[in-house]
Amino acid sequence: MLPVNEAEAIILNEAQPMGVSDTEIVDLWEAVGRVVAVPVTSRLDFPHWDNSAMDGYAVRYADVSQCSAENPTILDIIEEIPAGYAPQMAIAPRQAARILTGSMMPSGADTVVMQENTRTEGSQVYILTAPSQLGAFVRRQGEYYQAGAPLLDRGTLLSAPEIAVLAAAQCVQVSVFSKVRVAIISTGSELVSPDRPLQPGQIVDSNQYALAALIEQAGGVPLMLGIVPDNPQAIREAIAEATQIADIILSSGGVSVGDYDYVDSVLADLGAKVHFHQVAIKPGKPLTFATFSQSMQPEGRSVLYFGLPGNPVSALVTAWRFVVPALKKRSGLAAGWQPKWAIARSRQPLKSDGRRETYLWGQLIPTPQESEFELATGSHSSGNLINLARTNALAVLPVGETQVKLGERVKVLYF
Ligand SMILES: Nc1nc2c(c(=O)[nH]1)N[C@H]1C(S)=C(S)[C@@H](COP(=O)(O)OP(=O)(O)OC[C@H]3O[C@@H](n4cnc5c(N)ncnc54)[C@H](O)[C@@H]3O)O[C@H]1N2
Ligand code: MOO
Ligand SMILES: [Mg+2]
Repeated sequence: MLPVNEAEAIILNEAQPMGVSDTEIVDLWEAVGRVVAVPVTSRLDFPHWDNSAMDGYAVRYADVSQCSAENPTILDIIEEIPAGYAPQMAIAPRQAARILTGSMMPSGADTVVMQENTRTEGSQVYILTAPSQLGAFVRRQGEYYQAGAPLLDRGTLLSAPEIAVLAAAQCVQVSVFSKVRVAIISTGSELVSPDRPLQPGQIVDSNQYALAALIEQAGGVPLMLGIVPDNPQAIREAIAEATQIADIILSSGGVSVGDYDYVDSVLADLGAKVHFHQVAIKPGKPLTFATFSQSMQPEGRSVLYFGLPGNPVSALVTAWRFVVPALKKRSGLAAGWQPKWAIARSRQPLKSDGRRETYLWGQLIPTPQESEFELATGSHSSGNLINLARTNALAVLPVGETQVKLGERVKVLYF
């Protein structure tokens, strides 16, 4: 059985990122969740022009640098500049313009005095406090960003803040990597889809839906290929079809040592390179990982194949631990594709047989002091899907560690 970290290294080494041939142009309002493929720059400076940070008066620093309440400077107000209005007049010595927050600075002025430090009489303003410095309360053109500089790098995930930056830069279209297509196959003659009546001996193919949901949430496109009975020819056809339409293939079931576990022999038959058959992980031991070197995959990338165990918890735990990071790395993300780890104090004692790296499901609960881990109640059998609900984290007991006492710290994979 391969140690978990070695299995992870093999998988991530094969998960080559999308390349420049896998890009598409999307409209800004459809870009959330996508990954930037070509670095974005803007032809605009930010701010676009000098503007005022305060409601007050645009003045020449030289006129007001020595003033005080006892010795105010009196300036003629020659123009009012509300937001959105382009100033028409230049400020000459002994002149000022009324200016509002965000408004364009008039030429000739170089400083803003807050209105709290002034009083007006008719068309004159009395400056009662000298500004702290030349340029006070002026947001200078290009202070935040100069046109042409890198704005968003390749591999950036587009979430709300990045979409805001693109909108402000008038980038109404953006070049992103194509989404990773993930084929999902459920093997098992005992399986039926959720909308069918259950006959004796049958169970619902819940893995198909669990994995499709996980792939969607991770930014991939799930291709739900449905149920394939435990028949080598049927499994072979399903996998062969999947290699033509997907970047990653997930099957669940049929990878253990049973008489009807055909996946491994079919993979070998289809010319896949099987990297490993078993991992020292609990649940998830019979995880199979293979690659198909496909001519139709640009830049020589291979199609990744994960033969997940059939047990619903095993399928999800191995998908959280191995498939999601590989999918995110494949998606072109420059960062943030690695598994997310935390240290939390366990609210319950945790047990393991110590033979495999053991993943116990439950909830990571942030608290003002230190995060805590709440173990899911009920059976931790890998067939028990029910107490998997509300799981957002897995406590990890490494090989050789058989217990974590109540209140002790434990390493947690969270998602
Ligand atoms: N003698 C041994 N038996 C088993 C071993 C072993 O080492 N020696 N490994 C056990 C472990 S660990 C696991 S995990 C399972 C994995 O077996 P398979 O990957 O071959 O999965 P199946 O046998 O096809 O199914 C296992 C279990 O999960 C249910 N299942 C299957 N597909 C789905 C699905 N799409 N949705 C929901 N549930 C599914 C299936 O009905 C079985 O109950 O092998 C152990 N055995
Ligand atoms: O690996 Mo299995 O998932 O322990 O039951
Ligand atoms: Mg089996």
